[in-house]
Amino acid sequence: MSTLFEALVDAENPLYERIIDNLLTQQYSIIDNFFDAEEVLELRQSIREKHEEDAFKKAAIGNRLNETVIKSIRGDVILWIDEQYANHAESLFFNKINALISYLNRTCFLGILHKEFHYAIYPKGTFYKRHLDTFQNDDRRKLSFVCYLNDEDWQPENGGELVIYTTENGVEVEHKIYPFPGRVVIFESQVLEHEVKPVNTERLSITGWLKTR
Ligand SMILES: O=C(O)CCC(=O)C(=O)O
Ligand SMILES: [Fe+2]
Repeated sequence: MSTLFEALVDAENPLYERIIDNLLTQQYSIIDNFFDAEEVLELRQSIREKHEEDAFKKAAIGNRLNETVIKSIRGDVILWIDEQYANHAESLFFNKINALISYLNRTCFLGILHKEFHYAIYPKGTFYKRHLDTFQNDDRRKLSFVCYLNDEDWQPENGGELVIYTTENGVEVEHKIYPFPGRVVIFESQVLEHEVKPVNTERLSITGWLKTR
């Protein structure tokens, strides 16, 4: 007879199953309300507090051995989040991420062993030109993860859409994704090129990668 614990571990999670299905069929998944309004509010307060402390750095292109800030490619400022020193909001965030990772590892044998996440702020007028997340000579990045922390009343006119490029029947297709609060986008880091369109209003997010090895 299985224990309650085993029954819970074995249970299928419909949300995670949808993410897996999306990733298998289209290499990306959009999940609205992955974080609820209260969680987004707490995370938004956290990103704003840290920004006020002046903890953010201009984002660089390339890994830490090869850091060159190239404003013509990306204009956001970032702050890496250390899970060891997570505040309340960040702990909520990592609890959800860790639950997803363990589900993916258990059901898809993805072998995610590491993760890295940073806050990102795109000031008005900034963007991130089309790129692949593995250009930073880091082929351990398997899945890219973005979570938007914008205000509840975020409007499409604010710009800052994430555009993901796929190829369907040999034709390139653009998928325009608005950065609505609580929305999460997950996509295959090594496969899908994407960009952040110019923002007209400060744009807030957490971006991260689930990595192998
Ligand atoms: O914020 C987004 O929508 C995507 C950010 C991104 O592509 C990156 O940081 O590599
Ligand atoms: Fe990216």
